[in-house]
Amino acid sequence: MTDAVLATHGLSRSFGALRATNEVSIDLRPGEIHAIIGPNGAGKSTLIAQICGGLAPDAGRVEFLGRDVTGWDVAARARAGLARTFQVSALATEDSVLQNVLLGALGAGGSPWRFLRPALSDRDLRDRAEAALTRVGLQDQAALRVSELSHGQRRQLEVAVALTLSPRAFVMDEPMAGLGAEGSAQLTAFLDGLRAEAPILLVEHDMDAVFALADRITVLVYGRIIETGTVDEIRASPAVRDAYLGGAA
Ligand SMILES: Nc1ncnc2c1ncn2[C@@H]1O[C@H](COP(=O)(O)OP(=O)(O)OP(=O)(O)O)[C@@H](O)[C@H]1O
Repeated sequence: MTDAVLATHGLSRSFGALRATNEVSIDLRPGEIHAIIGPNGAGKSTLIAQICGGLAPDAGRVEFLGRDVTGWDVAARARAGLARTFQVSALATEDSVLQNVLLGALGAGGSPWRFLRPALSDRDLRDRAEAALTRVGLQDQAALRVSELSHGQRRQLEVAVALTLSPRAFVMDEPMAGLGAEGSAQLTAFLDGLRAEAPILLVEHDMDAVFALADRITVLVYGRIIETGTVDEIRASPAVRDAYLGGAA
C-alpha cells in the first residue's frame, strides 16, 4: 500500500438484492481532507459503518496505519486512533464542557458518574482535557453546560473529546448538519486547521463546505465510486455532473 493512513480495498455490502457498497476502494492520506459525496442512498453511511467497524463487509478489507483491521470491532479501531464524530451528538448536554471531555479522556462515555469524581482529581487527565479544549478554542467555555453551547461549538466539543484519544484519523458524518450559514462557515474554518492534526474522511451534503475543504472528493452513486479527484476535477467531470451534481456544478 501507499503511505495512506486509512484505506479500503474492494469493500462491498449487500442488503438482500441491494448492493449498498460495491467494490469501494478509497484512501486517506496524511494531512488531507477527503470528502465522500453522493445522493441520498448512495451508500455513504454504509461505507462509513464498514470503515469504523459497525458493519461487516461481505467482501473487501480495511487497512488502518498499515494493519488489516477488517475483523476489528468499533472499540478496537477507536483505541487504535480512528476517531468518529457523529451526526447525532453523543454529548451529555446537562453536564459541563470540561466534564464531557474528561469522560471522553477516560474512554468512559456513558459510564456511571461514580467514575467522574476521581477523574476530576486526576491532574494528568484534567491537563489532557484542558489541552484538548484549548486546541478547539473552547477553553473559556469549560465551565458552561453543553446545553449553553451553540451547535457549532458542540461539534468542536465532539472533536475535543476525540482529541483526548490521540486520533490518527477522523471520520466525520455530516458535521455541518443543523448548522446555519454562520455556524457552517465557522466550522469550515475550524476543520480547515484540524487536518494538520489528523486527516479527515468527511461525509457531507453541504457542497460549499466540501468544495472549500476537500483536497480530494470521491463521488458515490448506487454504491459505486464514479470518480475520485480534486475539487476542480470533480467539478469538471461529465460523469459526476450527469449522475449527481446536475446544473449546480
Ligand atoms: N440496514 C439496512 N437494511 C437494508 N437496507 C439498508 C440498510 N442500511 C442501508 N440500506 C440501504 O442501502 C442503501 C445505501 O444507504 P446509505 O444509508 O448507506 O446511503 P447514504 O449515501 O448514507 O444516504 P444518505 O445521504 O441519505 O444518508 C440505501 O438504499 C438504503 O436504503
